[in-house]
Amino acid sequence: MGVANEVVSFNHVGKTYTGGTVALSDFHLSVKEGEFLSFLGPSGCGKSTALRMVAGLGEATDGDVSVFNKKPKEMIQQTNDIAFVFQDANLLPWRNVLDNVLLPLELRGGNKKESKQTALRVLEMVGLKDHLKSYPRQLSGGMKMRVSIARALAAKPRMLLMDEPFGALDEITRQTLQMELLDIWQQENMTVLFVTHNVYEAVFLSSRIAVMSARPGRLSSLIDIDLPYPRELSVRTNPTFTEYVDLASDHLETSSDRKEIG
Ligand SMILES: Nc1ncnc2c1ncn2[C@@H]1O[C@H](COP(=O)(O)OP(=O)(O)OP(=O)(O)O)[C@@H](O)[C@H]1O
Repeated sequence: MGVANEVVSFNHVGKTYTGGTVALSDFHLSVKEGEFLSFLGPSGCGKSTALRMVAGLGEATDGDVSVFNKKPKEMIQQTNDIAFVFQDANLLPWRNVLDNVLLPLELRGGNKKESKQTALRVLEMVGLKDHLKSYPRQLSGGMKMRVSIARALAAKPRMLLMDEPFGALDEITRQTLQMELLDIWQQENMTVLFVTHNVYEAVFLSSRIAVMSARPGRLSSLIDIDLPYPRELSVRTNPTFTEYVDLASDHLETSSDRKEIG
C-alpha cells in the first residue's frame, strides 16, 4: 500500500487534454505529510495540471492520483482538508476583507461567532487585522494575495495548494510574502504544494523540489533542500543556498533540453 505519512500519491499519471495535448506522462511522485514541496519546471510542463488534479480539478487519463488515501474529488466534496490559492487572488469586489475571508465559512453554514473568530485569527496571521473593512480595490497586489491566503487558511486545511501565488508581485513584496508563508506553514503544520518556475523561490521555500521536464511533464528529479528552518532572507547569501540554486538550475536546463532531443 502507500508509503508511511504519504498524503499525495501520483501513480504513473498521464494527462492528455481533449485536442491531444499531452500535459503529463508517467508522472510518479509521493508527497509526505508536512512537506513544503515545490513543482519547478519550464512553462507548459504540466505543473498546474498536476496541482489541479490534487484538488480534483481534472482527472488523470492514465494512472491515478490519491490524496489522503482517497480520490481527490471525494476529499474536496467531503472535507475541508485541501485549500487552493491561485495566482489571481479572486476576491469579490463588493465584499470587504473580513467578508471575503468569511465567505467560504458562510457557505459551509458554520457557527457565525466561531467563523468570525477564525477569520480574525487568520487575518491577523497575514498581517491584515487593521484592514478588515477595506475593499479589494483599496488593496495593493500583496495585500490582496494575503486576503486570498487568509481565506484559504480559514478552513484549517491540512494541505495548501498554491499555483504561482506570488508570480504577479514585485520582488520585495514577493520576498515578504515568502517569509510570511514559511511562518504560517510552520505554525499550522500543513503540507504545502507550491508551483513555481522561479528557482530562487523554490530553493528558499521548499523542503523538497520536484523538477519537471518539458512537455509532456514527467518528474525529472527530486532535490532535498537541506537548509534549516526558520529561513531568513539572509539565507540567500549562504553558499549552500547558491549551490542548491545551481543544482536546481542544472536539473531544469537538462530537463528542458530533453524536449529538443525527443
Ligand atoms: N484545459 C486545457 N485544455 C487543453 N490544454 C490544456 C488545458 N490546460 C492546460 N493545457 C495545456 O497543457 C500543457 C500544460 O499546461 P499547464 O498549465 O499544466 O503547465 P504549467 O507548467 O503550469 O505552465 P505555466 O508555468 O506556463 O503556467 C500546456 O501545453 C497547456 O497549453
